[in-house]
Amino acid sequence: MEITGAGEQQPTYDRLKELKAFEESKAGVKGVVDAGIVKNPRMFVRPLDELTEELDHIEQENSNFEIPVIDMESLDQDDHSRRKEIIDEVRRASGTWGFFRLVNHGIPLTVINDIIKGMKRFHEQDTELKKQYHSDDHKTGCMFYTNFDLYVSKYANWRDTLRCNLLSPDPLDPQELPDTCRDIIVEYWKHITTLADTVSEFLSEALGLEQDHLKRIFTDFLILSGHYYPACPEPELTLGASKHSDASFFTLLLQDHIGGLQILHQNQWVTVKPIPGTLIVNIGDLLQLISNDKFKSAEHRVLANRNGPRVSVACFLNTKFSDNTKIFGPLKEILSEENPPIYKYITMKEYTEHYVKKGLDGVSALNHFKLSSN
Ligand SMILES: O=C(O)CCC(=O)C(=O)O
Ligand SMILES: [Fe+2]
Repeated sequence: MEITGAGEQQPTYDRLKELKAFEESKAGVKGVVDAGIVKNPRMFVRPLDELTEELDHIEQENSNFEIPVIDMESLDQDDHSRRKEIIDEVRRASGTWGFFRLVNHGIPLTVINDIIKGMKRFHEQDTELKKQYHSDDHKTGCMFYTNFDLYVSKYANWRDTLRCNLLSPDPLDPQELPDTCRDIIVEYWKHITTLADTVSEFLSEALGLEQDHLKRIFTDFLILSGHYYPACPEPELTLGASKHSDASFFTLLLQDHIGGLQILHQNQWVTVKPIPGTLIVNIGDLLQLISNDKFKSAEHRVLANRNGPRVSVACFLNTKFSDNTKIFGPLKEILSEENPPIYKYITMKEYTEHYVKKGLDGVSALNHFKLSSN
């Protein structure tokens, strides 16, 4: 495979050729690193204007911004006052940050550590075996890929992903999962489903809806993405994940001890510290849309780092991407004369096609669906 170094003076640079060579290697970013590079290949290098713009959003040295923490320890259906407190905290966190941290969420620490280890095992197995899972067909039950928007984005992200489509069209047959991580994915899936149910109840109540309102909207789609961010020789020149907001109702995210996740909050990048055993919830675009901006789908990104690999596991709660029948828009229960709809009514298919077509270009996919009066 021919991949050019970032700093090398090339009279001509054939980006398409480089992308194709990368794609055909089927070995992902880890394959590039394993080849022993000391500079980032050019296809990963951020354009100069983006690097310059960065200076406007640098996190202040003394910034004490921290995402809100929700402690589920004393949660008990019968303790109405504690539940009400939690719902109030969820409402505030979802409307301001769009992110919160869950502690004492009930998923055992062993399961959390094991899913991280399982993902690491998948990405670090023999490349020839891993290649069997390489695909660019997002309908596949279980696929290994690098950057869904490789040919659309201005630069490639420094990460590989194992994506498991756990529910759609039917619950995934565990036999389709890689044997390096099959058992732990099945175990984690069970726990995540229970936790996702509780979180969607919180979110429904925080919007003043019936407890099961949101659950009824998106029970049929759950994606688990096991991300692997290899150590990077020049982390300041690229990103592990470009600035984006999620194409989900909400996301349950687990990160390992390395760190690198940042949220754009009040126009500065705020680091989401890795705290062992905790899980992050972030509101996705679809919940921002149906909540008519009551909840915020915050932009976030992942820095590349020298000390990798970094592993994270993101579970996206959604409804079928291909569904052309259900229409989503600001919920009538939320609208009023003072709070008129901000977004158009759309299908999941329309939204997804737009999200994929534009790639992670730093612009919210939601803008496209705003009513022109806004
Ligand atoms: O790896 C992370 O911490 C974040 C991943 C992420 O933002 C995503 O999968 O949408
Ligand atoms: Fe994300």
